[in-house]
Amino acid sequence: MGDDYLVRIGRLIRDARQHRGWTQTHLAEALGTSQSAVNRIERGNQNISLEMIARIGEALDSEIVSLGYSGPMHLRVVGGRRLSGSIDVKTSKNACVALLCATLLNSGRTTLRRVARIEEVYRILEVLGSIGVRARWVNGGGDLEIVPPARLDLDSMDMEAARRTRSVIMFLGPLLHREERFRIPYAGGCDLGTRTVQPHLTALRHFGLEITATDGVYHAEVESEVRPGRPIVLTERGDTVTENALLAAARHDGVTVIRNASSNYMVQDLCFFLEQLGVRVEGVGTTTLTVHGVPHIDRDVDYAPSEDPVEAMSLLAAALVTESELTIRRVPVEFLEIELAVLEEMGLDHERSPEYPADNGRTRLTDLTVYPSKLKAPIDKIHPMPFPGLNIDNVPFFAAIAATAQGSTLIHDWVYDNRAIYLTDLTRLGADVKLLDPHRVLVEGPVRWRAGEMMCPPALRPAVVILLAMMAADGTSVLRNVYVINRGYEELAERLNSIGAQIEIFRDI
Ligand SMILES: CC(=O)N[C@H]1[C@@H](OP(=O)(O)OP(=O)(O)OC[C@H]2O[C@@H](n3ccc(=O)[nH]c3=O)[C@H](O)[C@@H]2O)O[C@H](CO)[C@@H](O)[C@@H]1O
Ligand SMILES: C=C(OP(=O)(O)O)C(=O)O
Repeated sequence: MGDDYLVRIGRLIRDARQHRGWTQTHLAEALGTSQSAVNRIERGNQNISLEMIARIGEALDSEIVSLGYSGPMHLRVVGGRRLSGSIDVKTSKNACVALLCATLLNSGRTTLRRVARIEEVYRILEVLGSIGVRARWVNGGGDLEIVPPARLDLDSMDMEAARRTRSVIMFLGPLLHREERFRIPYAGGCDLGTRTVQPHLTALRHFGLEITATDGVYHAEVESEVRPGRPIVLTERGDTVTENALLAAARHDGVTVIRNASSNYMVQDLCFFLEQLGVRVEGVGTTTLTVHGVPHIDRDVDYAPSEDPVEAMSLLAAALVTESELTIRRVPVEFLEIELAVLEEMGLDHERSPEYPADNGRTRLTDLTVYPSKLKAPIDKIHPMPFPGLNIDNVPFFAAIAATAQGSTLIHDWVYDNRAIYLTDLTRLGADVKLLDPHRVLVEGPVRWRAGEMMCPPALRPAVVILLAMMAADGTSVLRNVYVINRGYEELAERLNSIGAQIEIFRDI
């Protein structure tokens, strides 16, 4: 069977590639490999892993080759192992998706450096590809090059991919400058209860955008004479609504003032990127942004989004719950300062290197070494606030950390309707987590973790929290259907294994 099997797979790959009208070089670039490697694979002269077949299937969008990848992915975790060594933080999901949407502002070529290879990015790339935007991975697969077409083909939009992310809502801001009439599906994302889009619609109405929603689709119409006559006051200090207002303001021929703006990390990355496009933004890092728009943007630009504070928090939590000494490199510390201050009060023992700039030249990074720490519960409740508060996406990690601490910790997740509820899944791994109401849980520590088998909760951060608890629990645990984790973390299992975890990936075929 051996060689024959490779030849048959090679033919399937060649057929799928030709069906897409791609050259071997084109496929090689998408995979971050060489043309000669693709040639060997297609001739059956190269041993090929299941993972590679899956990547080829994904790149070629081919059902036949993606067989074996289409089933859900699960994790088998052998817990109770200490982590050690060091690990780098990747770029953030939330900045990367905003920047991908922002490329729609530019007629020129955009190169984004070290874009996180995560499902959320793949979904937005699928949507962009379906409307005619050319995107390809370059420089060994680390960077993304994006070139929009002269005219977008919005009728061909991949609605299924679009529906799986909330980020597609950020198409509204750029598109209102390109089209008078268009439609996008209702925004998806994590299942965290109702997430309003009303603040987006209220903000974008200042630019003439009117939306009617029917049958799961937003129908947008733009009255191009309508222009913001006065400052836009956001009704919520949300991240994506601020980004949408910025994206709309970027190509408005004039000055737009946005008040009650989020100053969070992804918004800052977007502002730095807009500056590269020639759009001046005053007030970055504050809640009032003044945008000097440019009606036509046609520049070849190169931008390096910054590291993900939420991934940094995830790795910090991994070290704490497994009682490990671990160095987390490239931590965007200005977006983790409150978390660190709270953890220090709880007894966190850590060291920070001198700060250095991220590749965007603006964000401050540090290398953080975490030592096994004897933690006690905080005196006050843990609760999020818009930046510069404790990051909303970091709250769930405090549940796992609080479980290892002596005493009771109240966690008040006022933001999301469903998220605190998912934290009670930790009880199945031995933690004492009581749901006081849909927004508040009481965690009693210290825990004695035990292994378990469960489905991933349908929310990114609670899902990772469960994974971390499994890594701390002696014995073998199974976490099923981890798409939601892959939405926001690049090769998390492999990277955790590189610092001492034992996590095996397996799939249903
Ligand atoms: C792609 C992206 O960047 N996603 C992030 C972004 O989503 P995004 O900006 O889309 O978040 P939402 O607009 O859904 O806001 C989250 C929740 O907070 C509530 N809210 C928000 C601000 C406010 O001043 N008052 C208020 O009540 C909203 O009603 C909603 O229930 O921000 C969220 C909150 O930081 C993060 O969890 C997401 O990871
Ligand atoms: C809630 C999150 O993301 P999204 O806005 O993509 O659903 C998250 O990153 O935790």
